[in-house]
Amino acid sequence: MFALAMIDYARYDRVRAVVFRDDRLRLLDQRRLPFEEVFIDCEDADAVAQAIADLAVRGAPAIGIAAAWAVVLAAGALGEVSAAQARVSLVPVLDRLNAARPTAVNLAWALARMRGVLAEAGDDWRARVRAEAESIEREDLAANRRMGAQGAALIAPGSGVLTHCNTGSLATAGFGTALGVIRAGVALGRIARVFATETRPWMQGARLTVWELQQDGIDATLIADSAAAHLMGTGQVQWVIVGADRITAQGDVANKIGTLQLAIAARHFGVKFMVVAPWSTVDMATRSGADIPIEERDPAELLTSGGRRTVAEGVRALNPVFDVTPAALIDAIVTERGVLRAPFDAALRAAAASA
Ligand SMILES: CSC[C@@H](O)[C@@H](O)C(=O)COP(=O)(O)O
Repeated sequence: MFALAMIDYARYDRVRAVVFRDDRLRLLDQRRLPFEEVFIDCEDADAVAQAIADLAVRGAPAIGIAAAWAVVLAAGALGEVSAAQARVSLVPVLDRLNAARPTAVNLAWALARMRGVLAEAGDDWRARVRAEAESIEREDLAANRRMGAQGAALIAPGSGVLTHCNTGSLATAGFGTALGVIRAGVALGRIARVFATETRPWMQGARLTVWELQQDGIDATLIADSAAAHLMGTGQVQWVIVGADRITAQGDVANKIGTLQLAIAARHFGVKFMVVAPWSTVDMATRSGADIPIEERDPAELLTSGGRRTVAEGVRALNPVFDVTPAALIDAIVTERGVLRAPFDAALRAAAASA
C-alpha cells in the first residue's frame, strides 16, 4: 500500500511496553509515567498476572502479549518435562493469567493461542510456545502499521481528531491502534489538530497519550473529558478515533469508560466515529455488547488524585472502567483485515471468513 512506504515507522519505536530479552520479561511500569520510565522485572507468570491486574501493563493488545510471554516464563520454570506434563502443569498458570482482567478479549485470545500450541506440540513444545509468543507480538505490530495507513486514508486533509484513553505503543506491540491512525494521519499531512482526553479516573490520556505524542514531536492538546462535546459542537473535531477492548459479532464495541458519550456527542454533531483494533479484539462468539463483562475497579481511583484524597470521607463511588458503544453509532471499524462499514454484522462475518 502506498502509505506504508511513506511512514518512517522506526521513529515511533522508542517506547516499548513489553520487552522479552535474554529470557527475561520486562514491563514498562505505566503507573509511574510520564515522570519515571521504570521497568518491572517479572520473575514468573504470577508477577505478570499481578502487573496486568494492577495496570502496570495495560491496553488490550499489550496485556495479551504480556500474558503470552508469561506462559514462556512459566514454561522456563518447569524444568525437563514432557509436553504432556507441561500441558497439565500450565493449566493453573493459564487460568490465573486469564482472570487478571475481564473485558479485553485480547487476553483470552492470546492465551487460547498459547493453549492451542501446547495442545498439539511434541518434544519441541518449549520452542513452539516461545515462537507463538513472538508471533503474537510481531503480528500485532504489523497489524497496527497496516491499520494506521488504512485509517488515515479515511481522514480528509486538514481534519481535527479527538482520541480517548491510550492506544499507542504503550497499549500494543508498538505504533498503536487509534494512535497509530493518528500518527499515520499526521505523517501523511491529513490531520491538522489532535485532541486527547484526560480519561478519568486513571488518566491514561493525560499521563500516557500526550506523553507518547510528545516523544514523536506531534503537537497534541489535552482536554478535560467533559470538554469533548464542546469541541465537536464548535467544529474543531471531524473524527473521534478510539481503540477497543472487545468488538462483538454485531459490531458493538467495549472501550474505555467515556467512549459511549463521545460516540453519542459525535453523532449529534455530525462528527465521524472510527474504531481501530486488530482482529485479536474481535469476539465473534459474543453477539451483543450487553454480554460483555464490564470491569469495575476500586472506587478509590475516584476518591483520590495523585495519591491524595479529594473527596469527603464516607462518600460512595462507583467505578466501571469500560462502556459499550452500539454499532449504530460507529462509522468505521478499522482492522488489519480492512475497513469495515455498516452493516457491521455482515462485514465482520466476511472479514472472519477472509482469514
Ligand atoms: C489499543 S488499546 C485499546 C483499549 O485497550 C484502550 O482504549 C483501553 O480502553 C485501555 O484500557 P486500560 O484500562 O487502560 O487497559
